[in-house]
Amino acid sequence: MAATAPRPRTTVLVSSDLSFRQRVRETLVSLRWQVREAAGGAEALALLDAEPAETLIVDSWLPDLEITEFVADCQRLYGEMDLVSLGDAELSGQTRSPRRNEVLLAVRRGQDGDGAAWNAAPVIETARPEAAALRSDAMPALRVVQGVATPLPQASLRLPEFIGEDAAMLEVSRRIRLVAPRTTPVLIQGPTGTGKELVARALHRLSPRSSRAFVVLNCAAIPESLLEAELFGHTRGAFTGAVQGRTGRIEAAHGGTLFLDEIGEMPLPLQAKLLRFLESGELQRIGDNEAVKVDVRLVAATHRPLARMANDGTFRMDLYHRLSVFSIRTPPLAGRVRDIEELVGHFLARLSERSAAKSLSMEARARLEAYPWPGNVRELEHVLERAWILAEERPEIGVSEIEFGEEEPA
Ligand SMILES: Nc1ncnc2c1ncn2[C@@H]1O[C@H](COP(=O)(O)OP(=O)(O)OP(=O)(O)O)[C@@H](O)[C@H]1O
Repeated sequence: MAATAPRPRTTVLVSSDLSFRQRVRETLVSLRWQVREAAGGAEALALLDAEPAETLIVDSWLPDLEITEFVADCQRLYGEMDLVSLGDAELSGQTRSPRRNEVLLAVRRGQDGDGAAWNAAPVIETARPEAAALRSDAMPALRVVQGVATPLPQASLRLPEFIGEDAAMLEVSRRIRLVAPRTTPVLIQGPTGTGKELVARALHRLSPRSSRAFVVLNCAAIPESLLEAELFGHTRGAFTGAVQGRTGRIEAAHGGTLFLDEIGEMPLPLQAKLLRFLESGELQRIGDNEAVKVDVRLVAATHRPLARMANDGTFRMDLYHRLSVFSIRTPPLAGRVRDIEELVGHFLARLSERSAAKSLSMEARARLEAYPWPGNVRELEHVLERAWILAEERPEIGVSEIEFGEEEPA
């Protein structure tokens, strides 16, 4: 009777060091492992989200996430997964199993120098993987890892720059983590001051493009007549006043991320040109016949109802579809009472970095919680800064120091 081949072991290998990954992978693949690789924590989370793995091998630092936060997230979300961390000196003394032995062997072979924690422990060269698989049941201290771990609620995936436990806010972090490693365009929608730019920056920070440029263009801040030149660049003499040639923002973002804020304000003719660029990946500077290939990841934001505008014909429907392949909505602050509390703590802590700490009186807190916050988080930040100044040297901010921007003095 023919023996059934053992199921290959699966791992996600996380390290920003490409050659280290290649060496580790080589050994593991020779031991019949299935290896998926990630250059950073966000990419690893996206891989695990798509398909969990039995083992996670993670380097001692990550280019995008705090290692302790990443490890804690993984432990909470994928409790069954065996986590092997290169930064954990304790590991050398941990329980061995055929599977761990194979990982240790691969990691040792992957390291060019010595001196890593791994070398402190003897690595037993494993027998054929089939034999190891047969023996794995007999390892008492090893959690038997079969089947797929059930992910816990995504709450633990909150990104560090986003304050707030509201479900809509947690969904923002979850979506950022999922889409950041890809090149998919992202449309961020939400009222003013809700953190749309913060989202765009987080998408860039967690992407493989994080070491390249993050270029911002606010479409509402530049006169219509100059917007095209700003975006696409121009040659010398391309139009009156163009005394010098200039690279546009799209080209400036080559290899990185282009953030088009207030995209809803972009004039229709320019929308057509942007769409052409998105479809071809090529642009022409104004006054130039030559096409230039540019690789950018586009992130756009708006506080306007873009879908409705596309239906009304005030925004191009085809561009809307192109931009909104993946969309993220930042929620208004009104109604997120618990988030207000946490945000207040966050901003007061930040203000106290420059002077003695202050707290808020109960009445002042109640006033903040009852306010509708039309300017959202940005407005809260400003109200607290104003109150901080008005409180002078007093350690407690009182209700009389809480002034909302719109209020006229009585
Ligand atoms: N969830 C949050 N946690 C912490 N800070 C936040 C959060 N949301 C927004 N902020 C802060 O509020 C301020 C405004 O955020 P941001 O500029 O990203 O908003 P926006 O939606 O892009 O605004 P606008 O539409 O007016 O351009 C920034 O200082 C940002 O750091």
